[in-house]
Amino acid sequence: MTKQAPGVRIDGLTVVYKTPAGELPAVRGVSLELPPGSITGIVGESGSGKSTLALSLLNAVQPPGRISAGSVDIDGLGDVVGLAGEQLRKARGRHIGYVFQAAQNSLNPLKTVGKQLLDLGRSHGVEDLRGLVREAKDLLGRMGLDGARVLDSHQHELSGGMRQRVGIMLALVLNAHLVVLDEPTTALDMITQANILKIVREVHDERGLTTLVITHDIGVVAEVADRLAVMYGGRLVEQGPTREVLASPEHPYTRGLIRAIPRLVGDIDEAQALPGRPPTLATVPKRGCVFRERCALRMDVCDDVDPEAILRGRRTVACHAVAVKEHA
Ligand SMILES: Nc1ncnc2c1ncn2[C@@H]1O[C@H](COP(=O)(O)OP(=O)(O)OP(=O)(O)O)[C@@H](O)[C@H]1O
Repeated sequence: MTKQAPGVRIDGLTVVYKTPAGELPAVRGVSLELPPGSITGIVGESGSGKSTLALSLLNAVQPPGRISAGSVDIDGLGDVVGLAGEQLRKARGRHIGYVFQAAQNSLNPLKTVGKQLLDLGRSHGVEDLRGLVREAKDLLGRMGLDGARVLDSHQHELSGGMRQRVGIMLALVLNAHLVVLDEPTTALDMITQANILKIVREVHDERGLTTLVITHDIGVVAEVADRLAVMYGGRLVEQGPTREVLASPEHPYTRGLIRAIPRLVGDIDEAQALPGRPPTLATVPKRGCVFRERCALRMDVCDDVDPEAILRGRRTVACHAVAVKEHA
């Protein structure tokens, strides 16, 4: 893989989990492009399939899940859905840096952070381990931590927010040029969160990365991402340049999400929670639009026909009501 920001093309991706009711899709027919050098944010409520989509980028979906259709083509690596074994292990870490959603629990409780860093370096054939430690300290220092002290610590000696930052350091330290951050700032207070997002942006720009940020917090995306993709019930319902989507959301779900956030609406009294609850694997409709139960614009066609993503300027929107408006 080149040491430049890679482009990523996800095409027709479907990921299913085996359940007592059979295999059910958590991600269905998702197509998304991550342009080289961009930061893309994926937002959606809990259970919308964000983490499953992110894991697919590393071909790391675990049983009872599996990728049942589609491809994830990464410049320099090819279709990772076809990678296995050693090839796949090498791709992770060295080419694709990843912060797991449970970053706070993903550290080994028995080893110091420094020891885990060295293990990581060795397992990826890093020769200059001193350089690796220097780099780790530098990254931790930038995130407001005492690098030497953190490397000497065990997981239980670190707060949730500190562990989160260790996770981000581990994702960046091998100098991967594709970085996936799953809920990178959930355990952090607002000030630390803003600081971490600033650093993510800085490192992204300095190193020339392609970055994917997964979050349920549309405010995080507004802060950091060039492009925004919105997921609901395993489907990608709207995507496009962040500013454009935030300024004039088209999909009724995107509109609902934005309306619910006081700091985006600008007035706490104007913010309105989106009524209803998101579907689970068992309740997501098998045909028709996945959002229709909560949608104010529901039409008959929504019950039977899954809306296709249509291109509108620089964004795509999958909604019958938006498509009708376009043709009116
Ligand atoms: N191992 C599993 N077995 C069965 N179902 C699963 C498994 N992992 C995830 N799911 C289901 O797949 C759907 C998508 O989950 P996923 O974690 O990708 O969503 P998410 O948007 O990342 O949500 P969250 O923000 O809560 O993590 C959910 O309905 C979830 O219950």
